[in-house]
Amino acid sequence: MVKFDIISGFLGAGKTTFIKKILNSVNRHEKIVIIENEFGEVSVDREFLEIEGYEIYELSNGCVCCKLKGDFLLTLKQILNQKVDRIIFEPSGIFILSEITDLFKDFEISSKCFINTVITVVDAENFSEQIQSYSYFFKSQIINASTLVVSKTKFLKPKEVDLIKKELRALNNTAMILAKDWAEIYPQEILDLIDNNPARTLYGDTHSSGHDFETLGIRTSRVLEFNQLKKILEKCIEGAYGNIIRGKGIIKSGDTFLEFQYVGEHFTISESKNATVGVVSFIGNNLQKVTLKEAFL
Ligand SMILES: Nc1nc2c(ncn2[C@@H]2O[C@H](COP(=O)(O)OP(=O)(O)OP(=O)(O)O)[C@@H](O)[C@H]2O)c(=O)[nH]1
Repeated sequence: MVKFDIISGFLGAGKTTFIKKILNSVNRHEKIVIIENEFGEVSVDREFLEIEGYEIYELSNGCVCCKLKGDFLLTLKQILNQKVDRIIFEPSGIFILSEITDLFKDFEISSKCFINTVITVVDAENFSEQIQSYSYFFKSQIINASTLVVSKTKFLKPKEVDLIKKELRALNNTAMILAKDWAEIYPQEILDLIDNNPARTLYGDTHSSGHDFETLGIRTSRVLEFNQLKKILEKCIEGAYGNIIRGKGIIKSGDTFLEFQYVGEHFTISESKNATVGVVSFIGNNLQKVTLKEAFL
């Protein structure tokens, strides 16, 4: 039977970063296929998952728990017709975990593949804001996890991390909770996480409350200097382009490319070594799409 590992978590929690850690830990002889579901119109994560030798399937511009359900079923069936040992699935940040149960009711899928584990990445830095404002998605992801991996702990005091752990435990009293600096997680620990923490029965509403988020995704050849990009992202924090919850992208800058990550009013800009194209993606509410587009085109 093919293992199907779900790496869930709210927008920008650190799912892709954690998948990279998994790929660096697993047995290289395993045939692994990755399915990326991005809510935004364009897929940026492929550019970030620069570990070679893995097949990546992308489903963008919607969520596989609703709009892309049919595409997801077809993709899964296509993958299961090949020789594969493990599928790692990164749902969009606003995926309703319990909806996956429906997909596994399909005999062609359930006879070949089983949900091996559900890891939910929880963003420590943005925890309070996200659990309050997006509690529907957030709590469903926490309640249904077999493992809760807390990210960005280094930005908080140990006492604050302990409080988050307590809140997580109150929502899910059986999941293993891992809340330490990711640089200190060993490959063996990751292997134990994925293969020794079986998924539990997923529950919750089987119909989502609606993904009322707006998106803007563009491919661009615009060249920006570091400071120009920084200014745009500062304006995002000020609310000049609406309420941006998540932004990410790659922008040409001189002879190189810059990668930016924007999550809950924090952003980073770094050099991107492998990028070859400019692409940006934003998710939020009341997006000022025209001005935001102008900034990047
Ligand atoms: N310092 C630190 N940064 C982290 C950690 N986890 C994630 N990040 C950063 O958080 C940002 C978002 O991480 P991603 O892995 O892209 O998050 P994601 O959940 O895949 O995002 P979406 O798929 O867009 O929802 C990136 O800048 C990461 O480098 C962590 O544990 N520590």
